[in-house]
Amino acid sequence: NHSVVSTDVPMSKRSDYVDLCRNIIRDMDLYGVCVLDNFLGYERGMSVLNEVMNLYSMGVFKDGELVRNKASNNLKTIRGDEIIWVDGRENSCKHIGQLISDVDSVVMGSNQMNDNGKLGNYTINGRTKAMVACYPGHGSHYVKHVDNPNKDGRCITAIYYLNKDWDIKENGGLLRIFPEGWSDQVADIEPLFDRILFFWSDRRNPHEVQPAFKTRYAITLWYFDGNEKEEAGKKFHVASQSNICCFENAT
Ligand SMILES: O=C(O)CCC(=O)Nc1cc2ccccc2cn1
Ligand SMILES: [Mn+2]
Repeated sequence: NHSVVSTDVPMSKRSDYVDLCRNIIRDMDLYGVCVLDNFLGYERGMSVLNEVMNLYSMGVFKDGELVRNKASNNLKTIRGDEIIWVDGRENSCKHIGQLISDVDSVVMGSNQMNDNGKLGNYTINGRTKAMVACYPGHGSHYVKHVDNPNKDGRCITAIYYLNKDWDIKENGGLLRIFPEGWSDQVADIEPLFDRILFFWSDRRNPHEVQPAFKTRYAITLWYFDGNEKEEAGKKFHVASQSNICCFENAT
């Protein structure tokens, strides 16, 4: 039941733009997690999926890093994902680029729109490039982790899912978030086509990807809080500056 979304209207001009932003603000303030379905609409979602599948078929994805498993002291994959960083201006990534600017619109819109002018009291002034990820589907998973455990500046994780006809029982690949403070509650998010998910990147949201048995695609953006990022810059060199973009006229 895809909402009919006219494809050529820029996000910030869409009639439901304000509602989307209010939706994000409310859910992020209440739960620290927000899920929106039918984010781009069917056609544009399919255009993004086709670009991702073309990239994958070109074999340009790299394995997520391997980490030594202390317990059994052997090299164990804790991440089954294969990734590629995309800034959206590449020739073969036009639609991914459009997705990125639409996510920027709702994140920046929500950051300005809140009554006290901030989303979660952050001043978002930049983001990473888009990390396009594929779980090849032979039980590949991602162990429970926190995206930003040590204040590196990232405040919001935005994940856009591209998986059509996904049957969670057959295909697995569930994203399970363990929101801090909700002792026995978990947030189970299916990686469904044209679904976008936002959550606070810090210790409030440990999460895992359960083993996937079908190819599972997702595009992730991390948004920076200007103050935390500046503090981090003083403490330690942020790993790879190459995948970081700053908004030109950041307020
Ligand atoms: O695909 C999903 O549902 C989420 C997967 C996920 O958590 N990916 C992920 C990927 C990461 C890559 C580099 C550094 C930190 C990272 C943290 N999380
Ligand atoms: Mn993560």
